Amino acid sequence: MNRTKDSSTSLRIAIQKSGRLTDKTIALLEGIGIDFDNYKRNLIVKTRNFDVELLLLRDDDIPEYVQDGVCDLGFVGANETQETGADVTPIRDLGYGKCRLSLAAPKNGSIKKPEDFAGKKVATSYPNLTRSFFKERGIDIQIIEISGAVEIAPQLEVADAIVDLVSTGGTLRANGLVELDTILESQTQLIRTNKELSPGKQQLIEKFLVRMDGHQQAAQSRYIMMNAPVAAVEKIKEIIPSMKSPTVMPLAEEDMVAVHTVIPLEKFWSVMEELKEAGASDIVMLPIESMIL
Ligand SMILES: Nc1ncnc2c1ncn2[C@@H]1O[C@H](COP(=O)(O)OP(=O)(O)OP(=O)(O)O)[C@@H](O)[C@H]1O
Ligand SMILES: O=P(O)(O)OC[C@H]1O[C@H](OP(=O)(O)OP(=O)(O)O)[C@H](O)[C@@H]1O
Ligand SMILES: [Mg+2]
Repeated sequence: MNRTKDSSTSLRIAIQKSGRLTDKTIALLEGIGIDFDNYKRNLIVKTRNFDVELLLLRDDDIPEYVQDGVCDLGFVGANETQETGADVTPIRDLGYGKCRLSLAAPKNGSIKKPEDFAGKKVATSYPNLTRSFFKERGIDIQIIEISGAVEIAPQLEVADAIVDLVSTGGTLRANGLVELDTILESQTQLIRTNKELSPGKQQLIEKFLVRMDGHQQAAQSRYIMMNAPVAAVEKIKEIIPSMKSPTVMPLAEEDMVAVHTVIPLEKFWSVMEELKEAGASDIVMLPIESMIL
């Protein structure tokens, strides 16, 4: 594969070419200012303003490309990384692509718990994780490896039960299956090769992470502005879980100030009521484009 940039310096990042993770991963990269050519048609996509090129792959293949150092970083689900047992290091949990790898069996059948799987045929696309789950429990099963549409295996009598990914549970219900236990809670992770990297690449990874962390933090934070009597400022400072002390600016109206700060989104509504009680008014919440911590 010809490298489109000097691979000793530019970072090569693997992302899913087309599937559940693609849009969120592309949005994250665009959110940290990485512009690139149309990614829909190409397998390698050059970026214009950051020393990175993207490799678009099937998600199953990403852990091994990163393990082998063909890519330095990869965006992939923990389910795929753990199924392959790839020698890589997850360095960020990204909060999207959430799902779980679970045991399931026919709703009205005799299999109700892991022990009931003994001696049974189990259909799955995740043989390694399935095998180790039952081996750890001393339960002997027969694995039937299927690459997709695993949920129909019991009704076709190809298997007695399954291990497959679940997020809403809709596919299980549609196929008369009930979820019995969870092997792994998964989400998309940023994984890093364990191969030795040049100092230049290590610095690029640090720079990439600063941008990514800032973008993630901004998405989970809001900028708030309010007016308040000077006498209420100390109480307001106690209420707001601010990263650092808020900005306080005098207003034309005597003994009134404007208070600006950044707070975590999930705290906004509880904090707003307390701020009102403390005497704040005209409280406005704004999204944050990005932050550098
Ligand atoms: N309900 C779900 N089913 C499957 N994967 C899910 C689900 N929810 C989240 N994910 C995550 O999305 C990842 C990609 O799922 P997708 O269905 O796009 O994979 P795929 O069909 O194997 O695609 P590819 O062609 O890239 O191999 C999964 O590995 C998992 O980490
Ligand atoms: O709990 P749910 O929300 O129903 O999601 C679970 C289903 O989604 C995935 O299949 P997908 O639709 O990705 O098709 P695939 O198996 O071909 O990847 C997975 O293999 C399950 O079948
Ligand atoms: Mg796949």
